[in-house]
Amino acid sequence: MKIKGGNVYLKGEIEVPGDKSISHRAIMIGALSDGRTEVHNFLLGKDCLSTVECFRNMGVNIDIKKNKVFIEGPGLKGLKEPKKTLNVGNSGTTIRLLSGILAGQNFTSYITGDKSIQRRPMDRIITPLRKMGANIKGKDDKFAPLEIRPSNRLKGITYKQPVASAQVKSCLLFAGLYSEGITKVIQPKISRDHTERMLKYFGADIKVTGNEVYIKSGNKLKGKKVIVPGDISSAAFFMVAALILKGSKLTLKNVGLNETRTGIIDVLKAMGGNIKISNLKTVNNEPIGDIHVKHSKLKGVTIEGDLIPRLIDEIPIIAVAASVAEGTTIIKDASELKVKESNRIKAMVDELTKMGVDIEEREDGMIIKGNKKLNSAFLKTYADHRIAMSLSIASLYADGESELEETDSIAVSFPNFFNLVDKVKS
Ligand SMILES: O=C(O)C1=C[C@@H](OP(=O)(O)O)[C@@H](O)[C@H](O)C1
Ligand SMILES: C=C(OP(=O)(O)O)C(=O)O
Repeated sequence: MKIKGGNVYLKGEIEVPGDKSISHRAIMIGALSDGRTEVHNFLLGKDCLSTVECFRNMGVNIDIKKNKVFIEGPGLKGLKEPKKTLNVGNSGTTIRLLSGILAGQNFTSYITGDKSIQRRPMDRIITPLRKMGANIKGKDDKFAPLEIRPSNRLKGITYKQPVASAQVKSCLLFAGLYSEGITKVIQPKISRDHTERMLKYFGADIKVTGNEVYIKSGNKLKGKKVIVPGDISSAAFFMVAALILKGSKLTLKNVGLNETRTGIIDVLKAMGGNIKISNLKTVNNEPIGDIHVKHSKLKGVTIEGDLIPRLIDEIPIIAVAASVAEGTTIIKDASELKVKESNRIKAMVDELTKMGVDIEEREDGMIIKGNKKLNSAFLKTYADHRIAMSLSIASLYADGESELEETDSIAVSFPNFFNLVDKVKS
């Protein structure tokens, strides 16, 4: 796709699609509940549709009408043996969370995904699930495809996570629904807590104190209505675009503002971004509100430590903001970026270098010396939705016409991305 940049700005009001993390969890928790779950503003991205397909293949009745989803929950013990290998496509969230559920079933299942999924580490779930008594195997004990056989009985463990990961935490909490005793997860840094919030909302016996989460089996889950907030990770592309494109003034309506996800707002404000929040409210245990963004002069910052899990998926677009900011931005403690859909550190360093940015790759992040100008270029996307969207925004800023190798990958998390860009672009 070709993108013309320079003299472009964004004006108006948009609503980004539903949150990907929350959409996945609504399907999974709805499918483990008794009775009907109704999901509004469900993200119709490929990743979440992969989750739907996996549960349909285990006999769960799921009906999709526009962006509303109706799940006839068969209860905690109601899943049926899948007739074929479950396929998660490109979705790390699906494979890791689902494995925790499958570890507790009395049937055998096989799960795989696309090329990128087969390269992503699965030992991070295999190791703790085995400690709980699960019968799980992976390729070389590290990768998908995974094979999960019934085990005699899972038992709750205390697991100290070596790296902050909401996917691993959620996997273990789901397995905890099927385990004897208490399952306790200790987080080195607090990661997104949508699973904890939604399990509680559906009636699970779950407690959070500081960075520790406890779950006890025994409670039934009851079907509920879930309204999915707009995805702050999708809103991030528009926030950065509005900040860097001169003359922009944009409102993003009904965006999820859960503290475990708002690191992007904290960082962009620290960079000097004019960002205001209004209409704050709570919807099914999740805070939401409207975000107002105006073009601003940005300056470099350091991003590290506890902030990293609160903005992990936003680092590629933060790199774009840093590229046009004044001064140096340092991003560290972010080596998790190397095991996402692509190696997101290397991808952003290589592509922004082509656009003329002074950017250096580090083992756990990058150092970016901001420069007002970006050149147009031919850009690779690594079949990674977040790289493709970040480079699309960089291309809107750059002088001249850039070309992106592909943009189909964007459909995994934000199918109407370009429609919304066109809606507010002048
Ligand atoms: O739990 C989730 O929904 C997610 C957790 C994060 O991954 P990790 O748990 O691997 O950090 C994030 O990068 C991913 O996009 C979605
Ligand atoms: C890392 C991501 O997703 P997942 O791990 O579910 O593939 C993402 O959406 O940026």
